[in-house]
Amino acid sequence: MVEYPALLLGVSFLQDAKAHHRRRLVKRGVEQLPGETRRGVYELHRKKGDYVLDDILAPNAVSVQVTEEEAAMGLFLEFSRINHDCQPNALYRFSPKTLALEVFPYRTIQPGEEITVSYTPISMPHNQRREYLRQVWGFDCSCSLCHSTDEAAISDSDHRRERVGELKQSVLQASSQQYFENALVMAQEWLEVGEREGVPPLLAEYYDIVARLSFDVGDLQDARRYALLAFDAWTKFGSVDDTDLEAAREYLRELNRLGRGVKLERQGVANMFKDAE
Ligand SMILES: C[S@@+](CC[C@H](N)C(=O)[O-])C[C@H]1O[C@@H](n2cnc3c(N)ncnc32)[C@H](O)[C@@H]1O
Repeated sequence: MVEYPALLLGVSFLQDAKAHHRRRLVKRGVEQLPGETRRGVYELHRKKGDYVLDDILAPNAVSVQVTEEEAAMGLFLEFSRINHDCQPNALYRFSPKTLALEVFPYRTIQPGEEITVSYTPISMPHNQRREYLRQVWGFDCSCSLCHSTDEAAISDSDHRRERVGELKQSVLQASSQQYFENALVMAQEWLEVGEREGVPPLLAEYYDIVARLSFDVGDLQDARRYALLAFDAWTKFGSVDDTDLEAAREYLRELNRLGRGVKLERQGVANMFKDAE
């Protein structure tokens, strides 16, 4: 699912503007939307407070990073219908290039099954997550994990998520700290633990990382295999932002150029480039 924001409000504007000024400008913005979009915004009104648009934005606007420095709150009409679940079946990502919000399934979602996402970072532990949902989103989570009386299941889930967070962090740091061999082992564990918890990494991203790590340890064959998997996976997403797809295509091309006429077994990255020249 791909959609564009009905409204995108800079966080600095929301924080800095005086309340009456902010409300006036937001209202004026909404009044200028095309009729169908404007009606869609007002249809999100549930809780009756003093300010209709505040009531609409508070439980529905989602935080997105527009540039490295600029965060914004985006109101996406379809996305606003999606509930939170601590064991979600989908994840979302925002493209600062196209301003699209894309929802991807973690696994096959059956017809009639509700699509859910996590409103919290996935590695956040259970108690912290509940507190965050209360404080930031203003609701008590009613998902099945939160209703579970099985303490062991909740604690196992917390451990897996903590491990997923650690592994992801370590794997992403591997390139700068040069522990590629270990990172490949950790990447495999990241995938396994993530799958067991039902929150595997986005496969296109994962394949891309493993391709680059394989290259770094001098395994050109695996680098190409995973780069191809990454390229296929980005193609299947039908992403409206072609940045990742183009990067994957270019990386594959680079590996193919390197592969031609260069006999490589397992050797260091520096050697690989020297031999290829
Ligand atoms: C973005 S809206 C989701 C769609 C909304 N349920 C609707 O009917 O339009 C967010 C609001 O949905 C409710 N909600 C979402 N996930 C929930 C959950 N796991 N437990 C309880 N309420 C939830 C909360 O009231 C929250 O403020």
